[in-house]
Amino acid sequence: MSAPLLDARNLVVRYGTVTAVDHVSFSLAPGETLALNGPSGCGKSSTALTVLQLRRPDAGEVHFEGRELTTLSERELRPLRPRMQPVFQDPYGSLSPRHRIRDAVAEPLKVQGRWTATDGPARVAELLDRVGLDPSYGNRRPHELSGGECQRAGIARALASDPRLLVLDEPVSALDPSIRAGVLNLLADLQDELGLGYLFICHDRAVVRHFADRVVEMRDGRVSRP
Ligand SMILES: Nc1ncnc2c1ncn2[C@@H]1O[C@H](COP(=O)(O)OP(=O)(O)OP(=O)(O)O)[C@@H](O)[C@H]1O
Repeated sequence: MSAPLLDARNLVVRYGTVTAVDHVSFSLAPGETLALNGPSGCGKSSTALTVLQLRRPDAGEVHFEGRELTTLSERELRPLRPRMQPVFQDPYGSLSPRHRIRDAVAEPLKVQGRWTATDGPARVAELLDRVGLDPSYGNRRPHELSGGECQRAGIARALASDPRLLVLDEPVSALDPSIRAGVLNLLADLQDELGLGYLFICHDRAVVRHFADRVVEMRDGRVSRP
């Protein structure tokens, strides 16, 4: 078996006196989809934020590509952040309303010093095409896209960083049921093509059963064993 892409060990997240995540452990192999499933408030999003180190855990370890992240400084984390990208539930909330889609997708390339005037625009067009958006969508702003199109643009922006792990926090829950399957199929194709690992947070059991390789069930901040 290959070394895990992600290995979360005994994660704890507290908000004041509330323990939202209580010694949660799981691991995820490259190219695998692991779902975190459970009812609202059971700690799925807090776990996701902790994996991404957008919130530091109160205890526990996050090993990503063999590095333990919780002891790293912000400066040490910076070069690793592109490799683990979030996709959130609200497609409009993750893109700046004022910026055109092409600028949102170009931004990670620019921030990471991978933008050149010759190759950059073609890379943006390629990423939009890859997520099923005509490159002319680059001229639009988020409010000029449907929810599904906007989520695709968010995925293109995440892919611009050449990630190995996508943390998908309810990525289709805000979308019209008729377009959910299209976005899930896109994610499945991208995984096959790029070998991405997915930590897939979802409260919908039917979606989880269809989409995930393995499921971790959470209840009241804990992993519930069947
Ligand atoms: N910033 C916060 N401050 C205080 N309490 C919080 C905060 N974020 C989450 N909580 C609490 O922590 C617990 C777990 O919340 P979390 O959002 O991680 O669960 P979830 O399973 O993702 O739920 P949902 O699907 O509703 O987002 C809940 O009791 C929630 O009220």
